[in-house]
Amino acid sequence: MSDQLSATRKAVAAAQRVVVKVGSSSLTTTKGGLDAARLAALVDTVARRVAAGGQVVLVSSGAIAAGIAPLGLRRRPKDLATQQAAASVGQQALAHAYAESFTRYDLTVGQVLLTADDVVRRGHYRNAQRTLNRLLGLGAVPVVNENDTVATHEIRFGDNDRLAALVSHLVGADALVLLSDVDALYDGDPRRGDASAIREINGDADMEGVRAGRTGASGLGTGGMASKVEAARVACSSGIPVLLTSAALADRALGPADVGTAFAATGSRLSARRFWLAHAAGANGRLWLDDGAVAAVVKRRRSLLAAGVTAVEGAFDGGDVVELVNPVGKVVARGVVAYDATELPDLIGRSTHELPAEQRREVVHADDLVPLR
Ligand SMILES: Nc1ncnc2c1ncn2[C@@H]1O[C@H](COP(=O)(O)OP(=O)(O)O)[C@@H](O)[C@H]1O
Ligand SMILES: N[C@@H](CCC(=O)OP(=O)(O)O)C(=O)O
Repeated sequence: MSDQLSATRKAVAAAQRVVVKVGSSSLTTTKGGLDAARLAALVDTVARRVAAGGQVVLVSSGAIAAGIAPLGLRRRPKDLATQQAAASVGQQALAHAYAESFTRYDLTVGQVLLTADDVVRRGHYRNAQRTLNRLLGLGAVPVVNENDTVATHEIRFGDNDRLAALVSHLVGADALVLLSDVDALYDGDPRRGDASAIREINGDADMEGVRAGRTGASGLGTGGMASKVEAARVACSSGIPVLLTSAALADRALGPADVGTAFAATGSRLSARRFWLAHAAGANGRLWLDDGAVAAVVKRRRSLLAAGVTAVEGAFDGGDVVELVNPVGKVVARGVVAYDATELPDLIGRSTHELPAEQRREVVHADDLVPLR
């Protein structure tokens, strides 16, 4: 390994467990079918890393794009029902293509389709974590995608870059590699004229002046470069370095890691629970806190009790994620609420000893709560 490489690149090259995310535009044609040659090339690269002793979780987009041609559609559908129909057809084509291609290396793949709920709710999250760890332990290659056929607008991750960042944390990955149709992050969209590639991002300051667009060239993917940068930020903030490059350069990305843009880890690993809470897909409601409760929750890391809640917003169930806001409406924490929204109005503002025995539990337990900066 060259001494010229940054510490981030060395960490990516040396990573034992890697999450590799590949976008629709790298696996499908603009006519909307799977591109067998490019899929096989990616599988070759992943199999090499596995043969060298690494573990790879593949987060693969392409279900919707791969369903376009078989269903006789002309372009990527915009409405949810047709997207879901396309994903249903395309996902099975995708899974079949991966399974066949990995067979060339005697590798078995396990399909894991996740909804946002699967990573936000504690029980589901542990379940997904257990499955992925067991697959890896058994020497299989997990192939992950969003469960598009059942994900509604409200509960979608929306883009697989974010899903890949979440999965990286879920499996305790040592690195995340994002493969797209562009070889690096540029200071502006390279399709729109002169732009310079950025080799290293060592924190938010290095992103100043960088314009990352929300659309891709192919019309097949979603989120554009902006969603990759956000995903990189999420992974880096919890200690996972990220390499972003094109699928065509996958071999070097998963080899010496001397291509693309390297994003350095900026934070340290949060506990799984706290990570998911901090980055949960969306809160279902808000609890307004008085100053005393804000201090207890944010500074002293205590549980939130009913006495410190002044108002309740939203229609949530016990077990949902809610935002905790201070008296001027700033979100100061996120947590998993222990009560349904309909139960809370009778409890708030009351001291624990005034409440019936079955309602004396905390509104948000300290273990289920993350203060936000
Ligand atoms: N600052 C930028 N640097 C690099 N690419 C950019 C930038 N801004 C926008 N893009 C565009 O983002 C596209 C990649 O996004 P997308 O098509 O969603 O990828 P994928 O399907 O791989 O997820 C590139 O083709 C590029 O045209
Ligand atoms: N789950 C969707 C992927 C959506 C998505 O993020 O696509 P991309 O921007 O190509 O990574 C699918 O498989 O079509």
